[in-house]
Amino acid sequence: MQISVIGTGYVGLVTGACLAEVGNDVLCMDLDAHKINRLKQGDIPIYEPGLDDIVKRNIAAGRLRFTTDVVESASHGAIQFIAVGTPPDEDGSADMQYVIAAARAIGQSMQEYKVIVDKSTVPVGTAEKVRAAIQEELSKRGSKLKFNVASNPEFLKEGAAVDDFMRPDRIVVGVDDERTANLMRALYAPFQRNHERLIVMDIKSAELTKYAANAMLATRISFMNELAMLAEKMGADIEQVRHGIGSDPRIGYHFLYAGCGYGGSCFPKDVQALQRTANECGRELKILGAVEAANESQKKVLIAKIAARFGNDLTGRHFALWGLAFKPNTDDMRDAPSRVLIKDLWERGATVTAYDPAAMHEARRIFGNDPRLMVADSSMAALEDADALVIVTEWKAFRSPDFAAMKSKLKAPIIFDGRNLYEPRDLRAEGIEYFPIGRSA
Ligand SMILES: NC(=O)c1ccc[n+]([C@@H]2O[C@H](COP(=O)([O-])OP(=O)(O)OC[C@H]3O[C@@H](n4cnc5c(N)ncnc54)[C@H](O)[C@@H]3O)[C@@H](O)[C@H]2O)c1
Ligand SMILES: O=c1ccn([C@@H]2O[C@H](COP(=O)(O)OP(=O)(O)O[C@H]3O[C@H](CO)[C@@H](O)[C@H](O)[C@H]3O)[C@@H](O)[C@H]2O)c(=O)[nH]1
Repeated sequence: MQISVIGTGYVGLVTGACLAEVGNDVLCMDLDAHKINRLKQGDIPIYEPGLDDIVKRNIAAGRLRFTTDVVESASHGAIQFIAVGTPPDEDGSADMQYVIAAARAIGQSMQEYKVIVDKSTVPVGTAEKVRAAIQEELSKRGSKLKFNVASNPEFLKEGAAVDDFMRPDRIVVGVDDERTANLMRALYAPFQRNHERLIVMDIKSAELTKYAANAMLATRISFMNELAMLAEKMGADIEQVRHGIGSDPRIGYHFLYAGCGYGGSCFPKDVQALQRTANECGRELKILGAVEAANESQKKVLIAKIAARFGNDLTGRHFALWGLAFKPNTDDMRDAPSRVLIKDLWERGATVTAYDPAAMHEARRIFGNDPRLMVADSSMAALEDADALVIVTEWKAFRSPDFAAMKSKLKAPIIFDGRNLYEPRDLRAEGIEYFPIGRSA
């Protein structure tokens, strides 16, 4: 099939590359000329395991191309995916300007019947607005061209995006006509040979499903984070509680890890946006208000533990930080708990040496060359002369460090662990003062 993808960020690029991988002829369009020029040369602007190979292979095979030309992309694909950003507006609602601009661009340039598929995460009712914007542009041109609109929210996780797209748990498709449903079935047939994964529903339900999934996952995390703080107060161990409840198949083991708060480009913004959507139609989602508030306090848990150990004034103190990205296997630092911690440490007078396997360049982009943040070439080098180690992201490489070497580098053997990577009794045996989340050290 001929497919255009508008917006070549995490979602657009993964979507375009994976659809090309199964034999489609894909044109990815973005307004960011710098990004498109890099991509044309096979240079991937994001860190995402496996993506590099797929992009290069499909460019070489001629199935994946990149452009900044709106007219070219509007005429190429029988299916026009919209995968542009929907960042939070000042009041927390999703900013729809990029989605509507993409829809207008399609309406201004399309020359034959098209199916426009929204892959961005958008509030309920957006498909109607997309339809109206395209229709308005067609009317301005005096065109009677027909088109259909569908919703196909994306559930990929950063760091596992290619795998999630190639082997999805489910493919949600919102349509209001059978012709579009059949087209989407044909498009996704290669991704569900093993068993049916396509869930076809009405458009509004598909739009809401995306927010419901993220809100439910964020709720589980905030719930566990609050329980972790309670466990800590009462001398219980959140890791044992996690095993105990996860073994109930009605609860399950996934997304029950307590930590120093959730971050990323999706959970924080989607939890907020769903609340705004509810408010707009006179409803209040009380649980989500609490989920958000609990997450904001959880991002402060590490600094509270550090202040309890070293005092509120950290002037002259120096900390090693392992992990800058909002989660492992990505270089993305959008809404990362590390950003809150670094600012909190700075405010109290401390300096930081950080190490992250992928996000160092992103940290430099965000914090510039501020002398209060140094970066190290390795996890061990970051420890040199630090008062303590603080772990913020659970990269696999941090799981089994050489504790003896670690102790020789730190000023004192102290670890604040925002991701519960180690067993408290093992660290006690190593003579390390250990501060995990929700566990008595
Ligand atoms: N990042 C994720 O893990 C993820 C997963 C599922 C869903 N989503 C959702 O998918 C959407 C995209 O997210 P992302 O992380 O890929 O965003 P992103 O910021 O990485 O990429 C968006 C891209 O769209 C481009 N763009 C903006 N307006 C455009 C226009 N009019 N025409 C062409 N290009 C335009 C931007 O230049 C940018 O390259 C969001 O709604 C997000 O919530 C994201
Ligand atoms: O048990 C857990 C699991 C995750 N997290 C944190 O939650 C955040 C989000 O993690 P994850 O969901 O793995 O990353 P995302 O790439 O943001 O993916 C989420 O957001 C995407 C964008 O909407 C959706 O497509 C995905 O399905 C959804 O998992 C990160 O800060 C994690 O550290 C925890 O604290 N505890």
